[in-house]
Amino acid sequence: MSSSSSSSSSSGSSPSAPFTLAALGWDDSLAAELPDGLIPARVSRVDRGAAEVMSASGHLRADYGARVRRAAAADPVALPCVGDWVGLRRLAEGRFELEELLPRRTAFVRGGVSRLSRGGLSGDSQGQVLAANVDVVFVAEPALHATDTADLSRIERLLALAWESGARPVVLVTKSDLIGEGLEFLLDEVATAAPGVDVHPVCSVSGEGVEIVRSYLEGTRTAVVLGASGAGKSTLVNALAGEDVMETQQVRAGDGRGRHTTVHRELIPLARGGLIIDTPGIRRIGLYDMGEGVDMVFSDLEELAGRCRFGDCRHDTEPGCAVLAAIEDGTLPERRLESWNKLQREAAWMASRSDARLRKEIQGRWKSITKEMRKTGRNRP
Ligand SMILES: Nc1nc2c(ncn2[C@@H]2O[C@H](COP(=O)(O)OP(=O)(O)OP(=O)(O)O)[C@@H](O)[C@H]2O)c(=O)[nH]1
Ligand SMILES: [Zn+2]
Repeated sequence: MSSSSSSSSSSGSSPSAPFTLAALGWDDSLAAELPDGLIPARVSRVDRGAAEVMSASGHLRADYGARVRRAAAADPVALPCVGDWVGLRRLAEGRFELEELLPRRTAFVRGGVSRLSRGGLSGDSQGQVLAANVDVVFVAEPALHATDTADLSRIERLLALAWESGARPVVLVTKSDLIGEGLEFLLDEVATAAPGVDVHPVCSVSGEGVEIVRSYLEGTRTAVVLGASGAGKSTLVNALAGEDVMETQQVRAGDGRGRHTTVHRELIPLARGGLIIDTPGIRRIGLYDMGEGVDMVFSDLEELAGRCRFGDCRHDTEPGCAVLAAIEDGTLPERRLESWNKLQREAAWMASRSDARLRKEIQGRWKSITKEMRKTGRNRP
């Protein structure tokens, strides 16, 4: 029986020590956004209509106040999510209400996101924010998954999502112990799929590479780990935490609760600094509105395409095509061109399904929601 899981991932149930706000990433600019009289806290997890938060007085549970509920009903993007900074009000009976959502610096939105100039976000009406205020995105892809080596196109997809969020992407080739001799070759291949992005091998079992991962979390930086189910995300989070804070597949294997071990997104403060968000494995990644993210992932191809003889070169059979020339001389893997074409088609298709005017209108929505919420908050008697 493996039911004696040492997991304390349902942090609400464990007695909790108070947190130093600064260690959670609180700073002056956030403080300036907090309306008077509210208690600052950071969301560690959301759970149907309520949030678990970390505050100077430890873990608290906070129900959503009326304004938050109204705003979220009008636009799901306004729903609090893991990583959010919020303002709480203490009610007479000792309960806490989540009254204010502070502006997000970065955010992952499922169903489409584009970054606005500063702190603002936009999403389509189906948008759901997966994580907010993240500095680093670890894209976790196992060196070996069943019998397949790292899936380069999955890395490219996750990278597009990562770039789009406004955070810094880093690729981690997890379970590096499983591939032996072939590791160097695999790392080179992964690097071609991730121009401009650091790539590191990690083995959470032996601890190899874990300190490099930690170095991205210096100070109070917040990271999120994205990847398929079984990529080793929870095992890595446990290795970083130095204790079992997340359940992993082995622990859960016997109790028949399905293949996905991690069901909640959870923000975990690490004893040695920094915070990390474990996420359930991502099955499908929508590329709606991801044009910019895709461009970043294929910056090497964009650069080559700029040197094609024809401005509208489709890199198919055209003479003077710099992309085809690079494939010809072996500097560009052909797979990259195929992947680029595919993701571009997909992004264009997704975009064509949405009404351009509607999307434009939605663009300013996040900002106005925040403003509106603040205004009504300050006018309260
Ligand atoms: N050999 C080896 N196995 C590992 C490593 N890291 C994780 N595993 C194993 O891979 C399996 C999946 O790991 P998890 O950490 O549960 O994967 P996950 O990405 O969190 O999965 P979900 O929670 O379902 O999204 C477990 O059986 C781990 O023990 C590693 O570095 N090397
Ligand atoms: Zn061309």
